[in-house]
Amino acid sequence: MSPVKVFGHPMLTNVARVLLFLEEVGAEYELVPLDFVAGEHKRPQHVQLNVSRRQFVDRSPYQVQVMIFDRDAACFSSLQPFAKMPGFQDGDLVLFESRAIAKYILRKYGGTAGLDLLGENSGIEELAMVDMWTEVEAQQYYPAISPVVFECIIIPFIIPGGGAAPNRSVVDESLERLRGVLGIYEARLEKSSYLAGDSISFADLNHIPFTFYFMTTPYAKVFDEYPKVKAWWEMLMARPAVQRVCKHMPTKFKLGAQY
Ligand SMILES: N[C@@H](CCC(=O)N[C@@H](CS)C(=O)NCC(=O)O)C(=O)O
Repeated sequence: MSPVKVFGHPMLTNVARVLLFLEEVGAEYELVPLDFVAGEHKRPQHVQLNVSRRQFVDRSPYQVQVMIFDRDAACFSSLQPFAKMPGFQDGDLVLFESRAIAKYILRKYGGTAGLDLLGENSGIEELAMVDMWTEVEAQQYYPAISPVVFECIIIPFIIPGGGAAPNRSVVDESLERLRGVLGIYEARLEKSSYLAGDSISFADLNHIPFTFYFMTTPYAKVFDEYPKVKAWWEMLMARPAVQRVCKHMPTKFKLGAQY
């Protein structure tokens, strides 16, 4: 059986999320690296087209996408119609959206690996807790933490020459929002070892990619204000699968005078 394929660069947060769950379950996979700075994920030779541009244009819900791709002279693909990474392929099955891919991986291989990170083998109450904290990560935590990571790391990394200095008001607003979320996490982690209960779950591990990069910024010390959260983060980082994935995520950025 050929291994599943992940398309994208392993330093990217959403690619790292997929790799993390593949590593957690010990599945065999092939990483097809794409140079995102060069825009490889948008070039026709790196995507597997099986719909023509005409067919795609005729599918009205995608009109807006078509306009975007036309403007960028980019190519839409059957792998990732939004031209984002990761793309994922398991035989004839093609998936996109990293959280959905991660769930597929856990459902396909979690049993063999003896891991029930989605809580699906527990009662519906445990399952609901995993679902709820998974939503909290996507709807509260990610919007709070990601502007700092974008301003300090991602934008300077992608823009040749480092782009402009981070937007101070965006960073400050984001830190304020993050503190609000971390306060809620602190209270939760006073009652249980992990977010959804006393076992690690999908919800906890989804925090890895963005938090990993946040911890390379000068604002990492915000976490010191929340001892339970800090201890939880250290427990997550100690996992071998996490370390294997984070090894491909750089930690040395040119964070200098602009701070
Ligand atoms: N919600 C999507 C987001 C995908 C996404 O934005 N990927 C980023 C990399 S982490 C990307 O491809 N950026 C390059 C671009 O937008 O051109 C997911 O979770 O897979």
